[in-house]
Amino acid sequence: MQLELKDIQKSFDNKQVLKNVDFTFQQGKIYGLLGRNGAGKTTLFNCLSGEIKTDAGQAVLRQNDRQSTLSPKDVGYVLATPILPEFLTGYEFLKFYIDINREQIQSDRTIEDYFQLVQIGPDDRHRLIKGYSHGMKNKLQMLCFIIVKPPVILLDEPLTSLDVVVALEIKKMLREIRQNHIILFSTHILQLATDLCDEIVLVNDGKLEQVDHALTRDPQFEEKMIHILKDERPA
Ligand SMILES: Nc1ncnc2c1ncn2[C@@H]1O[C@H](COP(=O)(O)OP(=O)(O)OP(=O)(O)O)[C@@H](O)[C@H]1O
Repeated sequence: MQLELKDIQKSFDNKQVLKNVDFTFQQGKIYGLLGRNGAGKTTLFNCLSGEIKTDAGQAVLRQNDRQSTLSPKDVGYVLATPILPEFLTGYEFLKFYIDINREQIQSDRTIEDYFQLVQIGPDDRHRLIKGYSHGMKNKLQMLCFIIVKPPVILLDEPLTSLDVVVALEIKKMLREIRQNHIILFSTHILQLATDLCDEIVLVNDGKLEQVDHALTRDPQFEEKMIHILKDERPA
């Protein structure tokens, strides 16, 4: 399976955020997207998840011999700022989510199993989401893709709000599930990108650019990345 982005473009007012995004993501890999504030990482995720419309270009998912335009149901999206129905309890939300996605779910895990997986304790499961911390809301969003297992998973800075124990669990889980998915992970933490991700992709000047593996092993990797992101590459 692969996800091909072909000449994706997106502008807001007169500002061209995505200029011509051409990139192919492969199944089995976690891609770390790095870019400066405002580089367009969230915009790209919003375009891929169908939250916003692109101005041009397309995203194509190739599976076996079939190819189709990427559709919102192919994508699991964990937003940096979680959006959840705050008037439900965590338990009610998961029950509802499982009910509406029943056809896509292959696992026979129970709601309690899912809560256990992300370490949301029994006391919190029947509380309103409104009272959840940012990290707990993030965990609930993660559960959505863990439950439905869509082919493409987009994670917009998901680990920063999680405590170290859960962050480690999630990292482990992402490594375990990656073989069946294409995972795009945006972060500002260089070390997290090199530690967790198989490939590092720069979002710079409205385009995507894969970082050479040799560079990630360079002792001066961090400094070089900063120069590239500040657009101070040697001529
Ligand atoms: N709905 C919108 N309307 C107008 N401008 C927008 C909108 N969404 C994003 N932008 C602009 O597009 C640019 C890219 O924003 P985006 O949120 O994609 O960047 P980012 O790489 O995710 O940044 P950060 O690392 O700070 O989260 C910014 O200049 C932002 O102001």
